[in-house]
Amino acid sequence: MFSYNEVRDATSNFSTSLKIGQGSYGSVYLGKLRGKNAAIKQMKNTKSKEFSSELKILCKVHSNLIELIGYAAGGDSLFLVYEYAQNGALSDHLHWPSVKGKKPLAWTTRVQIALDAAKGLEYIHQYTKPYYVHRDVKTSNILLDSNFRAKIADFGLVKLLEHSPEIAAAASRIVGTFGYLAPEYVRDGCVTTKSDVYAFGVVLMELITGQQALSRDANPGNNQYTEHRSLVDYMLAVFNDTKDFMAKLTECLDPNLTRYHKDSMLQMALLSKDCVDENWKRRPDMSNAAIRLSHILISSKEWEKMECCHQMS
Ligand SMILES: Nc1ncnc2c1ncn2[C@@H]1O[C@H](COP(=O)(O)OP(=O)(O)OP(=O)(O)O)[C@@H](O)[C@H]1O
Repeated sequence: MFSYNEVRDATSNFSTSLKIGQGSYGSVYLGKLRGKNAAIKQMKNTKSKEFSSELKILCKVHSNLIELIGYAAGGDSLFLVYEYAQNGALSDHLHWPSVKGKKPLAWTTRVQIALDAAKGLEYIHQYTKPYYVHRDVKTSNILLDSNFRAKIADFGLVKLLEHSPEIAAAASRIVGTFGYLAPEYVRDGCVTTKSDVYAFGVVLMELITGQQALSRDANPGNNQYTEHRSLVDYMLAVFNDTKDFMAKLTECLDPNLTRYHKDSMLQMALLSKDCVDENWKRRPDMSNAAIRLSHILISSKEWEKMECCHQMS
């Protein structure tokens, strides 16, 4: 537990120069608390329910979950103090990296990030009791540390499953982010760990294409934006093109990805497709996704080694 004064001093009275992010619940600041860098999330007028769900899950410590160091209260705000992820949100590295001052992520780094995120989700889905569903898996909630290892963050919407990961709980309201919402969740409010698997599939698609879950295409005719385009719909059209699948898939790769391992990219694309299956029962669970990604990582690393040798010879 920190005092309000400690948090205020650490952020130079919530100075905009120390602001590192803005979420729907409030601002995030970088501050030094008791000698360590920390990310301090200010939550104004927060409902205690959201605060306590975040606390419950973050008491669980896992190397692929962002760690909650403490909290403070004061003024009209609550403050959650997290371990600081030096390289920030994955979304900033994937979407317009040059605008955000980031270097594009290499292929093997992307696979490692996917595996880390899968292991974080596997932990909350299968190894905690009770089980949890994150409900807001997206690239801005996957944070990268100084070594580009990924950690799942933002447990404000987490839902507890009383019985088992695959027995659905009913949501009292639809929460989460458009572009990542599983169809059965939107249709029936049915929450299972497989709704996180669907969102994770969208994250994989973003890692492959560099595109956002929902993007807006400019209409050249009148310079206005057209309707939102869903990355899932776009990728499913590519997968359904049985005649020219590989060429179509290559066309939609992130243009910043100048070198990649063809086979592991294909495997990751196929995993993303399985994760967004319309029928939630057919989607893999996160353990299965993590195993598939471990194999993909091994072959990517082998490819990377060979590439290195080629360049040196
Ligand atoms: N522990 C952290 N270390 C480094 N940066 C962080 C940390 N936590 C949050 N951030 C930064 O602050 C931004 C806002 O985070 P926050 O969790 O408040 O909102 P969000 O997930 O982006 O959006 P929303 O609240 O709408 O879901 C993140 O995208 C990230 O750039």
